[in-house]
Amino acid sequence: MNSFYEICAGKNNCDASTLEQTIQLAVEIAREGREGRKIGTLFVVSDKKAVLKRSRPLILDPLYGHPEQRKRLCDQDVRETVKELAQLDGAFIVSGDGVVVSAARYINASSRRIDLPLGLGSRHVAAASISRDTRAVAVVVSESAIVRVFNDGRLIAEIIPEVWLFAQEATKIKSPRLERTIGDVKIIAETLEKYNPTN
Ligand SMILES: Nc1ncnc2c1ncn2[C@@H]1O[C@H](COP(=O)(O)OP(=O)(O)OP(=O)(O)O)[C@@H](O)[C@H]1O
Repeated sequence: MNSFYEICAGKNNCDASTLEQTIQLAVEIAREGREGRKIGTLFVVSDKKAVLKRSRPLILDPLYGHPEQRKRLCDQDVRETVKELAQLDGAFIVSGDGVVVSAARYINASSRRIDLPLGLGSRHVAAASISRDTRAVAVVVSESAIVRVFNDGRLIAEIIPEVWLFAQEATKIKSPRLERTIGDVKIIAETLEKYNPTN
């Protein structure tokens, strides 16, 4: 069973292992930052055609022109490259089969029909919005070092560094919830009907 099984399972539109790799990378970025700075970024996973259509490049795409087999999330060199590029504004687009298709993209977002908890800004609105308008799942690394996952326009899970939980009740997820601690992070998620620990 992978570490984020409860979050990744049951997303029919998104390959569970691609989503798990993305969340793992997001947690590493949240935890490590870059050169002493906190880093925030956004990953939009699967339904790449629809996501590309609803986004635009903020700069010349640093991933453009590289062959797909050199842009796989499971490749350690790619993960290091993504950590470096995460310092740029904008979002990464990840295909359902785990290729990082594009970086530094602005997501066309609208807060219409989105009900977000207070305190979440435009990066989270973009994540909720694109997950509502497409079949993609969006993973936000907040500069506050919390990773949040959006599906169907809703916040469905948070991965919170434990140090935060000691400091305050940081979660924005309402009950019912699933709570599990892995290492120094806590996972809080909606209870997913399709979760079956024997799978
Ligand atoms: N529509 C968007 N598409 C891609 N990136 C975006 C979009 N909107 C905002 N961002 C990125 O999010 C950054 C932070 O914006 P903001 O502080 O409003 O978001 P936030 O949700 O509060 O995130 P954080 O918790 O990281 O502060 C922006 O500087 C920009 O890089």
